[in-house]
Amino acid sequence: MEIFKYMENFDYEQVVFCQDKKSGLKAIVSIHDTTLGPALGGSRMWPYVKEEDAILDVLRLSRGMTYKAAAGGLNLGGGKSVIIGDPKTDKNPEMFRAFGRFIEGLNGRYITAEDVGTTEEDMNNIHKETNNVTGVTLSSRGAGGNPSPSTGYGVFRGLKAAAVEKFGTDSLEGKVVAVQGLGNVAYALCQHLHKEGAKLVVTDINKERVNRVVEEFGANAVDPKDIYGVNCDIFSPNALGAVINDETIPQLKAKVIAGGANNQLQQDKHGDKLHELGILYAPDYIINVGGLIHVADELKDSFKLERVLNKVKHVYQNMQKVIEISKRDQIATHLAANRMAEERLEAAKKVK
Ligand SMILES: NC(=O)C1=CN([C@@H]2O[C@H](COP(=O)(O)OP(=O)(O)OC[C@H]3O[C@@H](n4cnc5c(N)ncnc54)[C@H](O)[C@@H]3O)[C@@H](O)[C@H]2O)C=CC1
Ligand SMILES: O=C(O)CCC(=O)C(=O)O
Repeated sequence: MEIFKYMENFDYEQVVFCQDKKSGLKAIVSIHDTTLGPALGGSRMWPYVKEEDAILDVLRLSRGMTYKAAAGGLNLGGGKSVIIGDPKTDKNPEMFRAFGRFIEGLNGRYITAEDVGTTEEDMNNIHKETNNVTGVTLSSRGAGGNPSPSTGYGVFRGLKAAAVEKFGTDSLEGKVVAVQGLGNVAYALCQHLHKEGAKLVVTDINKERVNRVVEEFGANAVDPKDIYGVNCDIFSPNALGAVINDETIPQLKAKVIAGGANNQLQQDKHGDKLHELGILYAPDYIINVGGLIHVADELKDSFKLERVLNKVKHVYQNMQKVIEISKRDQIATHLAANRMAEERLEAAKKVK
């Protein structure tokens, strides 16, 4: 992979490789754009098979954060980091402290938080070395803890805004929602969906997580490979990215796609294909901004959950705006979302 070429194509500012032999840390920080403020985005720990997979993941994720913050009205830039390793077996506190020292070296240009494979405890270990971390439970500044429930709430609000467009009502009573991935975000989302009377069909590669939602929310479980073809109204991806692709689109029966996973579209052309098929795609970064709103609140004098949730509620209106632009300009929703984000970024660049 030609990293500089990729960076130039999508205008990345900085990519940092971090290695600490003693703790086994191998991490990459990608800072895509700091026009609107410091780059805030979580750290993902994942057993990437090839280094190139990790590089591509962090590059794609960090660019998504620039768009997420811009479209969500936050004064933050886009960044993200990945740690190469299996979160179940390769973690140790020293690894996160070492990572914290690398983040400290970036002098506030990058601020981290949780993502797939990392926890509040990991963030607390990073915090022993730097203040440029959020999603912590111990902090002099005010700790918000794991942002996932706020993310799940925002996804729920965005999903409802998409539902009203497609089904004429935003009530989810009796609607069948197929949920892929049952981690922190999806669990919170399932709570809201269940409370509203939606029927859940779920899957995860982790059996314990499946059992929990089957028992608590009366969900029906299917095999991970079968989730795309489920006869449902709404498909909600909440695991990893690139799940909307050439192989999965022909299997889909849903009229709406709305989930929390970052980078759901494998490529832009897949968003165009959904548009062509009349499937309403709620752009990932528009409806999963709740976590970012949550962790950004920690940067204020004191964290307030009520303030966070009031802001996250507006994901509904933001999703409506995306639909409006999509209809007005006759473009797919992922392009409408990009247009919203790019307009804000361009305006800020002119002032700078
Ligand atoms: N946690 C947060 O606040 C935010 C998370 N996101 C995104 O939402 C997604 C989920 O994040 P979390 O819930 O925090 O992570 P998590 O690690 O708690 O949950 C992910 C779940 O997906 C499952 N999974 C992985 N591969 C799968 C497959 N092929 N089929 C079915 N299940 C699979 C895992 O077993 C796990 O239970 C990620 O894409 C993340 O980047 C986005 C914004 C904020
Ligand atoms: O929710 C978080 O952990 C922080 C923001 C982030 O990394 C994300 O939205 O993907």
